[in-house]
Amino acid sequence: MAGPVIQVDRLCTRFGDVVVHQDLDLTVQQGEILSLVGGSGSGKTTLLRQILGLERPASGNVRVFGEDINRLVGQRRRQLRARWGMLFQHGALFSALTAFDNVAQPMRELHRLPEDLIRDSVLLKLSMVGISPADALKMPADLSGGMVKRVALARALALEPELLFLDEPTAGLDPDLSDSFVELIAGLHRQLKLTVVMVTHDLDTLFALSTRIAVLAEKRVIAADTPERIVALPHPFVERFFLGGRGLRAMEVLREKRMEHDHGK
Ligand SMILES: Nc1ncnc2c1ncn2[C@@H]1O[C@H](COP(=O)(O)OP(=O)(O)OP(=O)(O)O)[C@@H](O)[C@H]1O
Repeated sequence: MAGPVIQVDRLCTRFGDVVVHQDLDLTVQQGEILSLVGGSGSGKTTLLRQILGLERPASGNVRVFGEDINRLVGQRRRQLRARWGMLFQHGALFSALTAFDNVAQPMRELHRLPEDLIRDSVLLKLSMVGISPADALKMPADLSGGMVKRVALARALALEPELLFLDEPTAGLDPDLSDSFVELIAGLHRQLKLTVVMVTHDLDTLFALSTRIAVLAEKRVIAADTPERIVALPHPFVERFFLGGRGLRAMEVLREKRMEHDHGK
């Protein structure tokens, strides 16, 4: 059996005297949608950056697809990076490039592919996220916020990754756009058999997508389990985060989703 997609062991992170992570462990298995939640400053973004190899922890191990991310250099590091896509929360697109060229950019950077192949592949990725060939020629400033997110998602999928990172994927979208973006991610996850790691504060997004939720508190992952088990945890952060009015509404969505799923069987 293949090992985990991501394995973080005894990770410690310090900025000066501030200890952000202490002996943090986290495992992500193939095919999961794992969401990271935690209070502001609990170290979610830092952890994501360490998994991506953009920051080095003070100590501990980060393995992605079985490779120690901090020991890889050169070509092998680039090859590993081509196996994941990342949707950043801000600054998702290059403003000076069309939607088409934004999606083509990772392909042009990593492969020496002929332009006609790139063209077909870009248009395919854009159609997967619901962007027409006419809109592909527009500049980001001429696209709506929802369309920019879709193009950014197409770019994250450009190299046909097995693993997708999403940082606050629905932040800044109104509820309808947010729902349709969530459906898009769910569809792509099924269709492309992706493993997804997501950071989100949005409970609707969290419950609609997550197969597991990892809770960052007390400098480590205190629990990583199904949404139902996580909301039942007797922990002050969990109670604050999930059990307000927003949380109860999102739980209702989760129940409906499970019922639809059970009826669909
Ligand atoms: N480069 C840095 N230098 C110094 N301190 C940093 C640096 N990056 C992060 N920190 C600190 O590390 C802690 C964790 O930050 P991080 O952004 O990872 O948290 P977060 O859980 O993503 O927070 P939020 O939900 O508010 O985005 C914070 O106290 C932050 O100020």
